[in-house]
Amino acid sequence: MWVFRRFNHTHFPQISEFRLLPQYKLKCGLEIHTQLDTRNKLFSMSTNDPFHSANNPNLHTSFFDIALPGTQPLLNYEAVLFATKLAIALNCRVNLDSQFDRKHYFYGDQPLGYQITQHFSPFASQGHLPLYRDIDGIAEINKNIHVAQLQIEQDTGKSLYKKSEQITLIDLNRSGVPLIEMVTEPDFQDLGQIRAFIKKYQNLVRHLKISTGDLETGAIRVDVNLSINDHARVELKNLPNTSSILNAIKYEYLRQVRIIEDGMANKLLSQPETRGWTGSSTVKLRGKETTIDYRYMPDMELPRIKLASDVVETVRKTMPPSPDKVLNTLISEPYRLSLKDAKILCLNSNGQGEMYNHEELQQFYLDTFHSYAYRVKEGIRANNLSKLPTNWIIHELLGDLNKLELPLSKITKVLKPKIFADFLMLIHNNEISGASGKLLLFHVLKTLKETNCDACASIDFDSLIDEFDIRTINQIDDGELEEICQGIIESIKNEKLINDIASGKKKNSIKFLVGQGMKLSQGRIKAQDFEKSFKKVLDVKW
Ligand SMILES: Nc1ncnc2c1ncn2[C@@H]1O[C@H](COP(=O)(O)OP(=O)(O)OP(=O)(O)O)[C@@H](O)[C@H]1O
Ligand SMILES: [Mg+2]
Ligand SMILES: [Mg+2]
Repeated sequence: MWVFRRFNHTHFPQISEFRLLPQYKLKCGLEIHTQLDTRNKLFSMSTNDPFHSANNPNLHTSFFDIALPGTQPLLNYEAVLFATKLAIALNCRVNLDSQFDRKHYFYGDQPLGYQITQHFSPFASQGHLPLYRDIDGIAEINKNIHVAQLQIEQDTGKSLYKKSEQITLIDLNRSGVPLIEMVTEPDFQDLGQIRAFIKKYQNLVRHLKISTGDLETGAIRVDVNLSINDHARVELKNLPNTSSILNAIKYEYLRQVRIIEDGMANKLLSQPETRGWTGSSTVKLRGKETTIDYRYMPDMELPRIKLASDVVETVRKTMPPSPDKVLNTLISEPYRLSLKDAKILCLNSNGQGEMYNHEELQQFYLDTFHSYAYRVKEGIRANNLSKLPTNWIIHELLGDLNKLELPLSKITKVLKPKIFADFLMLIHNNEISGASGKLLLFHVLKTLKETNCDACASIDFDSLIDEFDIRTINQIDDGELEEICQGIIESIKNEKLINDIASGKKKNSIKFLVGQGMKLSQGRIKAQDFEKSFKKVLDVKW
């Protein structure tokens, strides 16, 4: 008979205030399925576009994709190339002689009656992806996540359940789309590592241009395997996004801890089981008793994938440097960017929208930096060299483009890095003040937008600052400046304040006077010159 036991653990954490309990060690491994962005499907010439064709079910289907008898698979080598790139990026050992196997199970969106995957001899194995505290935000200084294996396989179609009509609709646009299943070792010990790994992996596949890397569209799907204190592992499926992944782990951890505390582990945690995520709890999908026997067998219709011994090295040479390497370059000499700024140039972030992609931004930054650095006179310390490019590209320019809803790619044809470097030189040489520079840059970008970024236009910042009469006055006659300051002091009509500044009672308020001067001169006269002159006029002794 079942006895319902009440739990009265005093400090039992809830999901909202989740923390790991030291006596209950979490152990997690991930299985990540990634859709490859090849032009065609894995074994047919159908277009590989499962996401955009969602409104046109069964549009991209060949006879093979719908499993018409007599049709045979033909391997798409682009998928093999993409898999090789991922294997290299994950530091795997590429198997020069791998093979396809059939994994049998019956389902409506799986018309062959089996999935073609790699079971006995996968494409790559024994890899690792390092995580770092600095770069990835994990709690430890670094942590290596080992990759057990990578296998190439085909995706299934999609089932759409129409409950009211009691029918299931089948869309085979996704059937046969190439996937890579990447399996990690159970190396994860906390949520921070899992979050960091998924983000890093997602960025990696985008960087390699082998997948869109989106969780929302299902281009990346993550299954989590979790166990506590060496009890049986539970596999969690149907986790559509990062927050579901993390919440499902929290829920499942707490559920298992309760079972152990209640002395029920022998009964409930002795056999592996598969659970799904409802959005608020995990539910059992199947246990040991209903484990599917997939009857794996080699696929006789597909020859083994035999790679020449130099293939790996040849592919490696075509690959871009890893994201970690690019980040490290940007935070070192001569750029010396902060990690935060370097990440903006290296990573896809959700906030950037349609305004730029990080690759074109990185290119624009580097080209501008080099053009500017080349012209800056000797003597400037290297860590100052990136100050202007960083402030004016990463902060000012991106902000303006967002405000104007103007994509970076549209302006760089006219506002070339060399011209942007001209602009930086004007600020560097104090030809214009920062405040005027901001207004000028915005004006130029706005004009570009209004003229639809006419490629014939050329931008000459030097003439523009004359046209708008905003060139800084570097050498102003002392007497003339003192007269201006005197005028400001009189116009303020606040004798007490002026006396307090002069006596040193309100030293800081001199900034207010300087501000008035800057406003009056529209930033053309330098703040330091104003301060000096005000002090002289007020006969300041402090
Ligand atoms: N004790 C454990 N605790 C948590 N995770 C574990 C444990 N042992 C293994 N795992 C993880 O379970 C996963 C096993 O995945 P794998 O693809 O090899 O097998 P599977 O899940 O049985 O097969 P399928 O692909 O059909 O789901 C790996 O991510 C591995 O790290
Ligand atoms: Mg698996
Ligand atoms: Mg699994």
